[in-house]
Amino acid sequence: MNNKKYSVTVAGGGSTFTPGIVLMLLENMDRFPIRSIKFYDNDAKRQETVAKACEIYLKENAPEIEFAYTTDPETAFTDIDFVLAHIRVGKYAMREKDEKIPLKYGVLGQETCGPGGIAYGMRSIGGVIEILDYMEQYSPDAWMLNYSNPAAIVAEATRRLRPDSKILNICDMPIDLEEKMAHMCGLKSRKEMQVGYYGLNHFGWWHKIHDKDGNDLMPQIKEHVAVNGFADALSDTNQHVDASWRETFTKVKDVYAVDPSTIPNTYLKYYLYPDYVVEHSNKEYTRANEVIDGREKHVFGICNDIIEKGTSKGVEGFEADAHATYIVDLACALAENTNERFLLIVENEGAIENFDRTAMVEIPCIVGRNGYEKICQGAIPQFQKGLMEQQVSVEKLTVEAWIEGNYNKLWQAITLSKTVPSARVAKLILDDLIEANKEYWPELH
Ligand SMILES: NC(=O)c1ccc[n+]([C@@H]2O[C@H](COP(=O)([O-])OP(=O)(O)OC[C@H]3O[C@@H](n4cnc5c(N)ncnc54)[C@H](O)[C@@H]3O)[C@@H](O)[C@H]2O)c1
Ligand SMILES: O=P(O)(O)OC[C@H]1O[C@H](O[C@H]2[C@H](O)[C@@H](O)[C@@H](O)O[C@@H]2CO)[C@H](O)[C@@H](O)[C@@H]1O
Ligand SMILES: [Mn+2]
Repeated sequence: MNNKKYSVTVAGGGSTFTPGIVLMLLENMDRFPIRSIKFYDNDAKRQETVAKACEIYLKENAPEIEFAYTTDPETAFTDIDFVLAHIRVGKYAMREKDEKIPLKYGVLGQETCGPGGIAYGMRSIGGVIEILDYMEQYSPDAWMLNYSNPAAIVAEATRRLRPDSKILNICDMPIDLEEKMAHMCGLKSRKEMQVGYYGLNHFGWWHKIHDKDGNDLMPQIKEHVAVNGFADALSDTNQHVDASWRETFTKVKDVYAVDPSTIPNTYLKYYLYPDYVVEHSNKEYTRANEVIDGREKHVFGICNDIIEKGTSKGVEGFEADAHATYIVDLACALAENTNERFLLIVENEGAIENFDRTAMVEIPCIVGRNGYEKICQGAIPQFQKGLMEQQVSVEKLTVEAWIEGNYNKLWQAITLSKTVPSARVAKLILDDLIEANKEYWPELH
C-alpha cells in the first residue's frame, strides 16, 4: 500500500445515500485513507441538511478529515482524486412523474426501466457530462466512479460524448444479489464467489458461479431461486425491507423459470412480466412515493435531529452502507492496483462475442491502476441476445435523440421498449413526458 491519503468529492451531496457512503468511507480508512471529503450539489438547501449533519458526525468521529460542501464547481472539483457521483436530475418530483405518466396509458412506471427510465436518461445525460467536465477541468488525473442512474443510458452517453474520460459506470444491484446468493450457499461473502455475467445494466444474467475452489454453485442457487427467488435470502445488512422490493425479490422465481440455465437480475421482471407489474401498480402511489415517505423522510429526519442537537452522539439511525463497500474496493483497485474483479458497464468490443461491439454491456472486468480489462464472456444464447438487441437499441436511440434533439428517435426508443405495446401508446407517453420535462430535456424537433 502506498502512503497516500485521498481526496474525494461526493457529487449529489444531498442524496439520501450520502450519509451511508460517508460512514462506509470512515469504516474503510485502514485500506483507503482519506484526507478530504467535499460534497457538491446544485441544490444548496437540500445538500446543506445532509452536509451539516455529516460535518458534525465527521468532527466527532474523524476530525483529521477536512470537510467542505459547496455548489461551486471549482471549489468542489479542485485537488481531488475521486468523484463519487450519485446525482438524480429532477429529484423525486420528476421520478414520480416518470412513474405515473406511463401508468396513465397502461404502461409500467419504473425509475430506470421503460419510458420512465428513458425520461430519466434524457435528464441525466447533461448532468453527468457536466460533472465529468468539471472533474477533468479542475483535477485531470481524477477518476469518476459513477452510479447515477439510469446507468445504461448514462454509460452510452459518456461513450459517445466523452470516450476518453476516466469514468467507471457501476451498479450495486448485482452486488446485493451476489450477497444473497452467497448466503444461499452458506458463504460469508460474495467475495468467496467468482461469477460469469453478461447483459446490459439492469438487464443481465449470471451464467457461471464458482466458489474459491472452483466448485459449481449454480445447482444450489438454482434450487433456491426456483422456489423462492431471492426473497428469503435477505442478509442482515439488507436495506430493502419495503414491500415492493420483497415482491421484486420473490418474482425472480418466475423470471428464472423462463430460462433455468441462468440466474436473472431482478430488473428483468419489468421486461418479461410488464402486464403483471402494471396490474400490481397503484397509479396514485408509486415507488417514488414510497421512497419520499420512507428513505427520504428517514435520512433527512436523522440529519435534522443531529443538526438540532448539535451532536450525533445518541442519535440512532446513521448507518454505513455495507453494500457500498464496492465503491472503496473500486477506488482501491484504481489507486492501489489490486486487480480485483468487478461487474462494470463497459464497451463490448467483442467481450460478448455475438453482440454489438459498440454496446455498453455489464460484464466482469479486472480493475487496476491503468483502468480495466474486460473478461470475455463468449457467445450468449438466442433468448438473451434477442432481448438485449432490442433494449440496447432503446438506450442508443435515447442518447442519439438527446444529442440530435431528435423527436422521432425518442419516439422510436419508447416504441422499441418491450414494456410498450405500440407506437401509438409510445407517442401519447412521449408527448406527456416532453411537457413534464421542459425544464430538463433538450428541445426535440
Ligand atoms: N447504480 C446503482 O446501482 C445505484 C444505487 C442506488 C442509487 N443510485 C442512484 O443514485 C442517485 C441518487 O439517488 P437518491 O435516491 O439518493 O436521490 P436524491 O434525489 O436523494 O439525491 C440526488 C441528489 O442529486 C442532486 N442533483 C441533481 N441534479 C444535479 C446536478 N446536475 N448536479 C449536482 N447535483 C445534482 C440533487 O439535488 C439531490 O440532492 C440516483 O441516480 C439513483 O438512481 C444508483
Ligand atoms: O427504489 P429505490 O430508490 O429504493 O431503489 C432503486 C435502486 O435499486 C438498486 O439499488 C439498491 C441496491 O441494490 C441495494 O444494495 C442498496 O444499496 O439499495 C439500492 C437502492 O435501493 C439499483 O441498483 C439502483 O440502480 C436503483 O436506483
Ligand atoms: Mn443499479
